[in-house]
Amino acid sequence: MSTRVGVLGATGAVGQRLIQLLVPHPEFEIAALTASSSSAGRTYRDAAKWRVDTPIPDDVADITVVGTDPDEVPDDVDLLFSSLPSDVGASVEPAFVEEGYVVSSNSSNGRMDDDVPLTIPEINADHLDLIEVQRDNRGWDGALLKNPNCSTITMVPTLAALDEFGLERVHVSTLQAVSGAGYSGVTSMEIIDNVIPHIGGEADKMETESRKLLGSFDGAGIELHGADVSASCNRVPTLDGHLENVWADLADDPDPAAVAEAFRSYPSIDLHSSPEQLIEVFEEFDRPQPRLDRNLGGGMAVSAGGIETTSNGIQYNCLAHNTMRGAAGASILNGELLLEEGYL
Ligand SMILES: NC(=O)C1=CN([C@@H]2O[C@H](COP(=O)(O)OP(=O)(O)OC[C@H]3O[C@@H](n4cnc5c(N)ncnc54)[C@H](OP(=O)(O)O)[C@@H]3O)[C@@H](O)[C@H]2O)C=CC1
Ligand SMILES: N[C@@H](CC(=O)OP(=O)(O)O)C(=O)O
Repeated sequence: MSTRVGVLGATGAVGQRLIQLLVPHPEFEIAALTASSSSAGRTYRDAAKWRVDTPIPDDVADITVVGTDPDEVPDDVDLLFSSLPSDVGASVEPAFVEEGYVVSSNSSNGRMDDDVPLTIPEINADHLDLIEVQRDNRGWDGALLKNPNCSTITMVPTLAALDEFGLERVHVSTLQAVSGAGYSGVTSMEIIDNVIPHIGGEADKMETESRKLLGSFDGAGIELHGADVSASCNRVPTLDGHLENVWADLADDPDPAAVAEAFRSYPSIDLHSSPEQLIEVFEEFDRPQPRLDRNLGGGMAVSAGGIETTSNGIQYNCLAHNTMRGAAGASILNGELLLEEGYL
């Protein structure tokens, strides 16, 4: 039997990707769509300016959008995917969880809270049980689970694979696609023929979220990974796919072939949205590239290439699809983990 799910912020860019992925999903069935008061009461077809590159699904188009309020969502909805602006998420997500809903959220609010699990299922599925601490702390019946920022998700699987060589320090410089800023985030006049060498708050998210994801959970809390992470974030005129240049200082001295093998052999997980090969490795030095490689593994794989030794460790490039692996796909994968682990 399918799990009944809802989408909070269903009319937005990430909300539309969530719907695209949820309609054919074998375990989930869409039962509620919410948005702001200006969309509530309208059909989804009317309220959402559909911009995904597949047609708007017929059975979703006629659903009436409701307000983002626990009283408006049916009680028999077991799981909510949240793609709300973070300030809205900060006030609304706890209200849903207090009412007993389980929320898998893509929004950045609360990601670093001590009792909020931040997970990439292939990397730190064991952190999910932080939900028990959250329930004790907050008296909640429901649960709040977060996926990380899209740039963080792109590099963390490779860092997890490098940890066997003693990960000590990371420098990363990003080339981030415009879809990461949402449809109205960057105007064409700002980005065509241009690169913007700053994305507000992004470097800080990469530096902190990565250490939580790679950290260890002892049943009471997360101890952050000890590696020092420094990031510099740039917006470039690609549509989808964040490319990143990474320099990792390591305690050991692996050659590029050993690093490539560590990437290739890093295990995936047996969940519907997880790709068979989590990290695809290119031998060519000019790959991965956003346009060519962002859809690997249905948009859920991470790819890496250009692996070279440095005086302190290793240098490489990595890439992931920012609205699939980095946003909607990440939330759905977390939903699959919640289901698998009996939280629904
Ligand atoms: N993991 C990642 O790195 C990524 C995360 N994101 C995050 O996902 C979230 C959504 O991004 P995106 O889809 O681009 O944003 P959009 O602006 O495209 O969509 C926002 C959605 O939230 C709804 N909404 C806005 N204000 C309110 C309100 N006051 N009350 C209830 N609903 C409201 C909108 O409804 P309406 O149409 O009625 O206005 C719409 O459905 C953001 O937090 C963003 O930072 C985005 C990309 C990647
Ligand atoms: N800031 C990211 C996307 C995003 O919305 O991130 P977050 O989920 O951390 O707010 C980008 O611009 O590509």
